Amino acid sequence: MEMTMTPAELLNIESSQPELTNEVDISIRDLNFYYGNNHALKNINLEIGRNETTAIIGPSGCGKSTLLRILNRIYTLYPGQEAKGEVVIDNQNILDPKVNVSALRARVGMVFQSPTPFPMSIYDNIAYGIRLYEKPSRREMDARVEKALRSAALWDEVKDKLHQSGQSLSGGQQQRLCIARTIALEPQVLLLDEPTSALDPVSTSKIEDLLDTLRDEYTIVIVTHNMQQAARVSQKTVFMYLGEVVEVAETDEMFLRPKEERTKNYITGRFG
Ligand SMILES: Nc1ncnc2c1ncn2[C@@H]1O[C@H](COP(=O)(O)OP(=O)(O)OP(=O)(O)O)[C@@H](O)[C@H]1O
Repeated sequence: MEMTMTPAELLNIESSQPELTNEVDISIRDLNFYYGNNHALKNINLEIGRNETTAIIGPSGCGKSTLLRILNRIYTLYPGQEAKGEVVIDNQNILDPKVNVSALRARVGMVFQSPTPFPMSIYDNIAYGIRLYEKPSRREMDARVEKALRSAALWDEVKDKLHQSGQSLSGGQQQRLCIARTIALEPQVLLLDEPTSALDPVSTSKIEDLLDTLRDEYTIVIVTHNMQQAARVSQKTVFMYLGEVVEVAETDEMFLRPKEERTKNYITGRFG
């Protein structure tokens, strides 16, 4: 059947995106990544804007998660994985082996696909990470825990049970706890790898609303399989295919007028 609707119509998107700041927070230059002999990312050049949400989309296996995992160097936990090129944050190439990885991970926080609260209380899920970097007084810690839970839109639901296990919460609450745990370290960048794929629609919409409020304070990069979600939460979209960045555009533009044939085919559902 011939496709007559535009991609934006198919995805039910309206042109209502806010203005972008155009300030660059992360510059990725000539980045290549290898899993042993597997050349998974090829010559990536990309600028990620400050205080905006960038969505990374593309078919399974195109390298979305790989790209995200480079931004806080989590790949260095695994032998045989190697990145070449530059990822510059605040004039520093974070791929430089001299960079303190632990400090980098506080600055560039990550939330994973499945909620992974620590096997400890709701309070300690937040306090644990803070204690790794700082030694606040009890009162200061209480305030930090409350602030993080409020920012993650979870405080009202947990304020009377802070000492219950984090694992006793619902999946959606657990994922907001993981977001709270990450932002409690006051990062500059928040990375999210398909953060709602294990959640029901109500929890998903709470997380999407939350991302909208967090954008004022953080630079957010989200990997998602869900194009409606990319359209709802991001201001810029990156389309990847077979380890390459095919197209980068303001999200409206990407869905209204994709320039590349491969992007158009993907967002209209012809492959993926
Ligand atoms: N640990 C690994 N060892 C070897 N190859 C890997 C490893 N992890 C990923 N790859 C390969 O690297 C490429 C990119 O994978 P990646 O997980 O980044 O893709 P993705 O776009 O996030 O996929 P998905 O949407 O399915 O999660 C794929 O070809 C994949 O097979």
